[in-house]
Amino acid sequence: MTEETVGGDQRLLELRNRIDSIDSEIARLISERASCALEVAEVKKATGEDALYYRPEREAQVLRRAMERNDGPLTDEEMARLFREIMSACLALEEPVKVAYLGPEGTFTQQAALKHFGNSAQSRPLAAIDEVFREVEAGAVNYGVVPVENSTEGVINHTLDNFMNSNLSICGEVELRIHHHLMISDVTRPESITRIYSHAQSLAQCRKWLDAHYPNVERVAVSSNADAARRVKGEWNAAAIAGDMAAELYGLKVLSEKIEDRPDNSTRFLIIGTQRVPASGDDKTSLMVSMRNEPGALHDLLEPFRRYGIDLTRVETRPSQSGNWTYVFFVDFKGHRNTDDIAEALKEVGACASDLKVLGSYPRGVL
Ligand SMILES: C=C(O[C@@H]1C=C(C(=O)O)C=C[C@H]1O)C(=O)O
Repeated sequence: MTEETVGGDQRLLELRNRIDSIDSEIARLISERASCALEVAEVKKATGEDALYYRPEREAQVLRRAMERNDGPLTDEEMARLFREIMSACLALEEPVKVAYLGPEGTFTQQAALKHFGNSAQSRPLAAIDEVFREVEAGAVNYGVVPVENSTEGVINHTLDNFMNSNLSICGEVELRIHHHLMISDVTRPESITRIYSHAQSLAQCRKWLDAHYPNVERVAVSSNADAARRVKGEWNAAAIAGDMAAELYGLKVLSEKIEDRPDNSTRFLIIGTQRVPASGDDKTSLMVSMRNEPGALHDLLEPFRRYGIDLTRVETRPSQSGNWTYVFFVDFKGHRNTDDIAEALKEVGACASDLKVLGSYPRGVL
């Protein structure tokens, strides 16, 4: 053994001892934090039967603070992810939060639910977006997670349409970078692939890559990426396009990684619930508005936002379900409904709209 290795071993031992004592300190502080959360639960319980344990605005502030005070070497996102899990465990001590998401297991929506609520939430996959709405309405779960728009493919109509017949509010949003992989099972022969399964959205997000690499292969749209992965399990001539979670869940082998056409491909998900969320300091508001079917209606809707300097982030139009060629507008903007300017603008829009519903003000996605 050289002198150098002896010196190296000694240094390693010292560093590990230091890490051990830091870990003890972290563990003690986490327990202290958890005890505080339990006391918070007592205070909340004293407010009555339907005490709200999960507080989206507070969680957003805790995560933002974790990022702001971080000086490295971990990235801000890594630091916030660690705090996300600590909070998730603390909240579970108060009252485990129950979340339904668009399943099956292994979908990007499950990944979004985990990213938003952490691993200590009790999550349940449901087969359709309507079912997620129904289960939250029925009180079987506290919150639901549904996709609402993709940066490559645009809006998920089904989610918007559900708001037309629902009293649920939006309590939060979460954005996820979407990476698609081409995956096969251990019985698949890569040179004999004649069929590729995926959700229609994912096939569309990889259209150019598929045109270039598998121009003559049949593309089969199925109900989810996880379903695509499941089907491939026993097929020697098929592949699936899905994400990491599905590959892991079904034990598939990734043949080509990150095949989405746009490298910044992301999906935005909504957290739906029954709670009216206070301002967090950096919020968004979503509206659903019907205008009278007459000239200048869209101008009347948008003009107050311009006058009050409100930053619109999205305007979508959907056919209304009450008559042909009438429309409902979904409008998102920065800010909280409790702010004076926004409250004024909403009053003015409400005066010229035939129907206006604030779907919710909620913290902007942190992670
Ligand atoms: C502790 C609280 O309850 C929950 C847990 C939080 C936490 O661990 O920091 C934050 C918000 C709530 O979802 C609180 O409201 O402060």
